[in-house]
Amino acid sequence: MSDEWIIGIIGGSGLSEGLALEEAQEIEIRSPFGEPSGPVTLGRIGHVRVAFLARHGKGHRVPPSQVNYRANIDVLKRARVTDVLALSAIGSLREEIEPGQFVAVDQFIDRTTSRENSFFGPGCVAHVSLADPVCPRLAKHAGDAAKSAGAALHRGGTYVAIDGPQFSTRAESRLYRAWAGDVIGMTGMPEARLAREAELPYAMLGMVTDYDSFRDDQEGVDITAVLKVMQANSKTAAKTVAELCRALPEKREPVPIDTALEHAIITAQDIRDSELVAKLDAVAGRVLK
Ligand SMILES: CSC[C@H]1O[C@H](OP(=O)(O)O)[C@H](O)[C@@H]1O
Ligand SMILES: Nc1ncnc2[nH]cnc12
Repeated sequence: MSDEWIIGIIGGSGLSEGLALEEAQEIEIRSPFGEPSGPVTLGRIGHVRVAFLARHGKGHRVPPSQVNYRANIDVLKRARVTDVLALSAIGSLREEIEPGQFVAVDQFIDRTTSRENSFFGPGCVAHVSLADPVCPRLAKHAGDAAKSAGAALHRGGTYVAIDGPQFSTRAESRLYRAWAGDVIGMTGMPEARLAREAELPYAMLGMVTDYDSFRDDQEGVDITAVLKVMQANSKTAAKTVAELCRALPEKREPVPIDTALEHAIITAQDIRDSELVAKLDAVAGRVLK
């Protein structure tokens, strides 16, 4: 593996119109897992190569449960991305995590249903560890960058992933607090799972837009207010990415996640499904060769 950084940025609702990249070039990358959310913009910020993908497509066309998370991760892998930073608009489940602040998420509770959540399947079974779904090195760099960009940052936080597109009921919001959830969103899963299967170190910076629905003294989540907070934060999000690239060391040292699939595929070699194995060329080519 080369020692060059290629940072994949998955831009969420707060960063759907892209980033100012040097030598920017938009390319369509095809995936055997279907249609990604849109083209990938390749470019550079200083010494770091960047590949940007808008999670909901340009103009926010794709709802959270229809995002093709597999295709998105697959095309980033095909773009030779080494690490993925996801940006996400999130609700807060804690008084002290306030709208306008950023959270470097480090854990997930997955409440999503019927989303394709693995690249593997019949004929090629794999089990990767997801105990620590976020890459601590990338999360540290991303958190530092958010602070340099002027954000008030919480390091660590458990993200509850729901299907949406509706926001939660008050009872659900209180339940997630009782489960020790700190923030809530609709897209962190299965994105983080799939990044791990693709041996991509993944971190998520959440931008808090609202207090979800747990407070008796507040109305439910109001999308107009959410969009307002999001717009106010989009410059900080873009600046965070620029600060991240500026501060990354010249050379990328390997991390254990780079080899997450090393012993994960347990289907005997001679009975593997050749069609599925062919589709896995980018995600798992390193171990399937
Ligand atoms: C616009 S609020 C709801 C919407 O925002 C978040 O998207 P993303 O994670 O891509 O920033 C949330 O998960 C919902 O999809
Ligand atoms: N309260 C909330 N619930 C789910 N996703 C969100 N994205 C932003 N705010 C949210």
